Amino acid sequence: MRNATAKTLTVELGERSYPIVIGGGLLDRAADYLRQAGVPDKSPLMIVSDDNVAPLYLERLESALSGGGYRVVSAVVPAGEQSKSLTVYNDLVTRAIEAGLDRSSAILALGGGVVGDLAGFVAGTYMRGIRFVQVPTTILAHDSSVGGKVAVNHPLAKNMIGVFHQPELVLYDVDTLNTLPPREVRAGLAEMVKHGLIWDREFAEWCWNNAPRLLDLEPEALIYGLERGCAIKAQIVSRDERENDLRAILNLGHTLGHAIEAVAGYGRYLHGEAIAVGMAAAALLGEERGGETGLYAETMLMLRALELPVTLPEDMDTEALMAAMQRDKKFREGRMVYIVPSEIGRVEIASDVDADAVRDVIERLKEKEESS
Ligand SMILES: NC(=O)c1ccc[n+]([C@@H]2O[C@H](COP(=O)([O-])OP(=O)(O)OC[C@H]3O[C@@H](n4cnc5c(N)ncnc54)[C@H](O)[C@@H]3O)[C@@H](O)[C@H]2O)c1
Ligand SMILES: O=C(O)C(=O)C[C@@H](O)[C@H](O)[C@H](O)COP(=O)(O)O
Ligand SMILES: [Zn+2]
Repeated sequence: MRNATAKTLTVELGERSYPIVIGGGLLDRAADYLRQAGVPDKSPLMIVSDDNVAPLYLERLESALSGGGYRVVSAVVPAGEQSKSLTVYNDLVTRAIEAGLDRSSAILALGGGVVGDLAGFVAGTYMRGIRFVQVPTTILAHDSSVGGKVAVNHPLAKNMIGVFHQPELVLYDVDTLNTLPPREVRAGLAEMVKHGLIWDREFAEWCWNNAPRLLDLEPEALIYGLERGCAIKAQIVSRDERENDLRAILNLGHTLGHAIEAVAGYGRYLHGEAIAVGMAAAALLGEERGGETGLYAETMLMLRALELPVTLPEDMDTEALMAAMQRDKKFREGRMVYIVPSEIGRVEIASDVDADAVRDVIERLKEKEESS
């Protein structure tokens, strides 16, 4: 993917608008992009990465930035969902204080959604908020790096402790994706097809038809998928930054998905895997509520084409999942809100879903595993 020409999209948020630059070879040009985005070079920057990504890309980013006149310190956290914790957050704040980060400093997240959410939460709270730059290295992070939701987990619920803090820049070097393990490729494609399922039937069908190319990381297909996914997300965030209404649709599959992650124990399911099961459940619920015929079957075919899980193990405790879902951030004034598809490419924000209908769908997803 080395010679891909960079494409720039914009998240339109008035004075806080920012570019998403997608292309090959961008890490080496990071200093120029940071300068264009207005990141000053008199105060130290802190790069946060994880112990899988750092050996692959940290030195390149550090030398690109220091060669371009920035002072850089780095902090490497253990890879995986467990690092989205208050303990690791506190370690990073300590590192930032010791390294002398001030209110003109920026924090850069070099990695996937875990590093992005964690480093972003540090940036959003350190000295009440300093600049933040996303340097995503996973497919899934086409979603997580855009939109400014940053958080760590509580043992009882995902993303429970966080803020909205938009980055100054998303610098998406697609060359880094070549080293992604296949399971992470599949998990990332779940959020890509989600953007089609909530907003754009044509894009959902494109993901389905191009599943083998996406799974093989074929550059042309992958870059198109990432650009379209980012563009849909940017459009939604620009219209409703703080999830007062429309933005909730980005949560398709997440009410159950987050519950699966918490109940199974963080890290057992990858985020994308859990939300794939959640999207299968949502489609079944949608069809039962009068959605278009074939909605569930077609959604299953799309998810299966991307080699994503669509069933639950028999021993997953339904009541534990129901209890975890009550802690969702969409639970308000005693009512659970679900994102329910009515057709491929269209969803409704429903606050009238009966809890027993959800229990029934969960049970049926378990039965499906037996019969498949
Ligand atoms: N803030 C948001 O809007 C948002 C959106 C979606 C997901 N998320 C969050 O994102 C997280 C999941 O993100 P993720 O799937 O990117 O997980 P991740 O950050 O854990 O990365 C996945 C794995 O791949 C490794 N890795 C990353 N880049 C690599 C590369 N280029 N080469 C080789 N290995 C690499 C990582 O070390 C990790 O082991 C979850 O915590 C989820 O809640 C947030
Ligand atoms: O950006 C959003 O809004 C999303 O809902 C995107 C999701 O893919 C993402 O997993 C997000 O972190 C979930 O947010 P939460 O508010 O349900 O924790
Ligand atoms: Zn998600």
